[in-house]
Amino acid sequence: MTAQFDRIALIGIGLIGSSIAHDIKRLGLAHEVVVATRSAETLKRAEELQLGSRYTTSSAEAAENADLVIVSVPVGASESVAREIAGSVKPGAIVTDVGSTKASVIAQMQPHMPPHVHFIPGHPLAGTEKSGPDAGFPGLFEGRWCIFTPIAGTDEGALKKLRKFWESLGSKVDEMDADHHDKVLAIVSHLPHIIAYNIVGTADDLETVTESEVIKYSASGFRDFTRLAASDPTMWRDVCLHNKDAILEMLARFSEDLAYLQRAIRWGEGDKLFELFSRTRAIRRSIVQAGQDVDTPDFGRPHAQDTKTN
Ligand SMILES: NC(=O)c1ccc[n+]([C@@H]2O[C@H](COP(=O)([O-])OP(=O)(O)OC[C@H]3O[C@@H](n4cnc5c(N)ncnc54)[C@H](O)[C@@H]3O)[C@@H](O)[C@H]2O)c1
Ligand SMILES: O=C(O)C(=O)C[C@]1(C(=O)O)C=C[C@@H](O)C=C1
Repeated sequence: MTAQFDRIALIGIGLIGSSIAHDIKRLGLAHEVVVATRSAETLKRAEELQLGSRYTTSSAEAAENADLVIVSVPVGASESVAREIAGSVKPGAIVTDVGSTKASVIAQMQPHMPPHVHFIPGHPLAGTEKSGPDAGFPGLFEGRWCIFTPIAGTDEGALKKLRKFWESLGSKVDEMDADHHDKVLAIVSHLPHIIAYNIVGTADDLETVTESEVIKYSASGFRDFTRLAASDPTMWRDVCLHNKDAILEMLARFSEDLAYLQRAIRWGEGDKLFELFSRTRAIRRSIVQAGQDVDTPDFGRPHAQDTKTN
């Protein structure tokens, strides 16, 4: 593949930043990759892993002369990064991010973007429970969605270039409004993580009652939750704080539906339980049949395919 950009700046080199770095290198998408991160220790590790061609702890320095700047930091750090790069990003450059929430990232970054810079918010729907530069791997984005939430008036040429970049990484690109993105992701990604953190926390509290039985007898259903609940605390704290309204709306709806389930169990309403469980089983089947990559949590291999249909 030929280089699409002369210089790419990767700001933040954890799971997502380093996975992008692996793919840029593997596919030869840039002549030069400048890696920036806050901590000198992480930067040193990125250099040992040869994730870029130049390394700096200054986001401003990394953004200088870059044609594409990819910000891959916890969403709560978006404003400080935007502020840092505002003075050095060159005219015509594309600045994008990978944050799990979009309206808040736009509110944090957009005001700092100089008018000649193309700011295109993005979100690859791919990841694992791991974090840091060692967690990244080539091919993470293969077959996964990458959602852009462009601001009105965004330059079509810049959008096309960024789309081509993500498609080179194997992603399918879609566009939507940031508020809509935040609502959809609240139910399909944020709530599952919050529920996992909660159930594992509850089980941990119970452990004082049951001694070591929670760990000893942890069945695979519970183990699936522990994978999600092992996700990075900083990242998920920020997601909760920066998608507050949509998450609270979905949690309210979730609690209502849980109360319905609770009532059906209490009153022995087996038909209601059977109806719900059949409906949800069909959803899983339709995801698998649509050929979408359905991960089976397997404590390490992020792309195990589930082909079981019953
Ligand atoms: N983990 C996932 O599954 C996943 C998937 C899609 C999107 N995301 C989003 O991607 C972003 C990065 O997540 P990750 O999983 O790679 O996290 P990570 O913890 O693995 O990496 C975060 C990186 O950001 C750096 N950083 C933090 N604050 C910084 C600052 N102020 N300036 C410069 N660097 C800074 C850290 O040193 C680290 O290198 C987050 O916004 C997250 O919401 C994560
Ligand atoms: O597979 C996982 O472990 C993930 O948590 C990835 C996941 C998700 O919920 O699907 C997590 C957050 C993102 O913003 C995008 C992807």
